[in-house]
Amino acid sequence: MAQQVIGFVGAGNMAASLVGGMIAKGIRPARIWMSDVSEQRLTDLARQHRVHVTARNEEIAERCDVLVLAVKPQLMAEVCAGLKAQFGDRTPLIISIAAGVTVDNLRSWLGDVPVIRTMPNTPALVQAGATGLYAGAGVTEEHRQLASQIMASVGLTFWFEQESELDAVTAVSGSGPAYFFLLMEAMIEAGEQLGLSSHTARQLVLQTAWGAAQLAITSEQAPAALREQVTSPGGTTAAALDVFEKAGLRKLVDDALTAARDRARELAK
Ligand SMILES: NC(=O)c1ccc[n+]([C@@H]2O[C@H](COP(=O)([O-])OP(=O)(O)OC[C@H]3O[C@@H](n4cnc5c(N)ncnc54)[C@H](O)[C@@H]3O)[C@@H](O)[C@H]2O)c1
Ligand code: PRO
Repeated sequence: MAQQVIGFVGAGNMAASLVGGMIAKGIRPARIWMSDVSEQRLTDLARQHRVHVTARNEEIAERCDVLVLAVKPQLMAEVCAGLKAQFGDRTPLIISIAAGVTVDNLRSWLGDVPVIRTMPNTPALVQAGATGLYAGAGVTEEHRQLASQIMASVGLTFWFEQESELDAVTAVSGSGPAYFFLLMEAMIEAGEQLGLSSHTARQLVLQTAWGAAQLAITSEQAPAALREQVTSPGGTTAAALDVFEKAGLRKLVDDALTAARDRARELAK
């Protein structure tokens, strides 16, 4: 990757996941700046990652070639107004990670700058992220490559031609880790109810989740076929899956992802 200076505006959970993953992948901390309103957060991140930190977003706008906007969607308009004032003649590349904030929104607040809208997820911290990207007006091939390199340093990248597709990406992979964590929580609690120690239940559940994901990723077979291989007719897995199916798990998952997609659309308004 070229030696551009990369600044994160908002140093919360997602920004920290991206930065942790980027540094683990070999990007020098000296090339990374982070700003936040929380001094404590900045102190912790500077100590942990040796990145530059500042409580002034304007400093990020002044110093950085690439600005990764990582504040909550509801704060984005106000934060962008403060950044725009510092650009002068410069047109830094803007990479937004905010759910539901459109390229048009961002360009109306920031002016005529190249904007790439993305949707990463928190497994970026362990270089196992998945990021959807969409290039807005004014984005060059070089900008695309730069955004790809940043996001590919923390996992898989997928470019989309339609911006609306990012709302579906948000519902599937942006929010997705939380769905799997919820299932892990529920399985650990159920294991404890069945008499396992909390430590053992946790270890068994996490190893099983990791193993199932590894198997599904490396196998040429579809998840449905892999599920069938676990399920002996009339056996224990069939007994459990029958409970899930009768309770309408598939419809529940469909409804949940639709609610996430709809919320992403609402945030854009
Ligand atoms: N957490 C995820 O899994 C995830 C995944 C994909 C995208 N996102 C997007 O990332 C963005 C951040 O989400 P998060 O989960 O990291 O939230 P977060 O609350 O952990 O982080 C937001 C950070 O912004 C800081 N902040 C608040 N006001 C600020 C200001 N005026 N200037 C600078 N910093 C300010 C907060 O102190 C906080 O540290 C959101 O737009 C969200 O849609 C999050
Ligand atoms: N976290 C953000 C949210 O919950 C966006 C995807 C994951 O809104």
